[in-house]
Amino acid sequence: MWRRVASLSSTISSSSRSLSRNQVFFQAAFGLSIRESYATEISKPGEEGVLRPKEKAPFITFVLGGPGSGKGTQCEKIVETFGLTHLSAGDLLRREIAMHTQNGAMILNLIKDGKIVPSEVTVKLLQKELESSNSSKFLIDGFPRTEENRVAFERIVGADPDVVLFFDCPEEEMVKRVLNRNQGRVDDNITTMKKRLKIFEALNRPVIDYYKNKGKLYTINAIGTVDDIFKQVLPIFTPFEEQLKQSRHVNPKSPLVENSS
Ligand SMILES: Nc1ncnc2c1ncn2[C@@H]1O[C@H](COP(=O)(O)OP(=O)(O)OP(=O)(O)O)[C@@H](O)[C@H]1O
Ligand SMILES: O=c1ccn([C@@H]2O[C@H](COP(=O)(O)O)[C@@H](O)[C@H]2O)c(=O)[nH]1
Ligand SMILES: [Mg+2]
Repeated sequence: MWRRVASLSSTISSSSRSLSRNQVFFQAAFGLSIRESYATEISKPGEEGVLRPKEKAPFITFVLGGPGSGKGTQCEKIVETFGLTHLSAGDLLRREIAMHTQNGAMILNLIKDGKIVPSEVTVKLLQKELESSNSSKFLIDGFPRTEENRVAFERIVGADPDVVLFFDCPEEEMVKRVLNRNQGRVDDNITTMKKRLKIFEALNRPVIDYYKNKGKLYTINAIGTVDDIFKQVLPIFTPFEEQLKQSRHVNPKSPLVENSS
């Protein structure tokens, strides 16, 4: 049984002293950048301080592809089938705009112009969602957009993806889909779309190449019906099925933690 550890600082190596308190909890519970370290089990009286291997790291999938390639559409199907928790970086940023937060106006201007929001802002939003979720398996949609995003996620969250999906779609099809989307997005117009496509080619391609070289990239032909495309996605997750079934509530902040075994 997991309980919030009274004093984690002694169980975490001195190299992690500069981490935030939340990050220390996140790392200890999810086993992220300190995957091989240990957490303290203090649930049984008399056994305080006894070390045991930590909980498993969360299962992370990055979902990449150009604007309108069908990332969000396929994520919905993956969620239905495998129960992963969907975190769309774009949606998190749009929520900041809708909530008129401190960064809202700046984010709106960048999105209108098809530009990339500073890594620190996006990664902090993702980190907050990861930390407060009861899930241990995530689909991170539309992120990382740039090499800088990728490095910032590694540095701040301390995690690597298990799987990277790339929805490969020809530009003219992406333009057609975006212009027909009709969801009232400020960036769904031809002027912004041209900028987004340029930025995708210049900044996202290196990220795709990075994961290709690491052997983590699964390229999907994103032309065809939604169901045809999902037929290519399904077998990618099959080898991870057992791992995905074993999802547990591992967030130390969750009220469910006391009841988990
Ligand atoms: N296979 C498909 N065939 C035709 N239209 C599709 C297909 N998949 C998705 N669409 C439609 O294309 C539009 C864009 O899809 P979606 O929002 O999933 O793309 P996205 O990659 O998430 O885009 P963005 O990066 O702009 O958020 C939507 O209106 C969606 O319904
Ligand atoms: O990591 C991210 C994700 C998104 N953005 C900005 O938001 C828009 C829309 O993103 P979608 O994934 O297409 O919903 C994108 O063009 C960027 O301006 C970002 O900066 N960083
Ligand atoms: Mg989307």
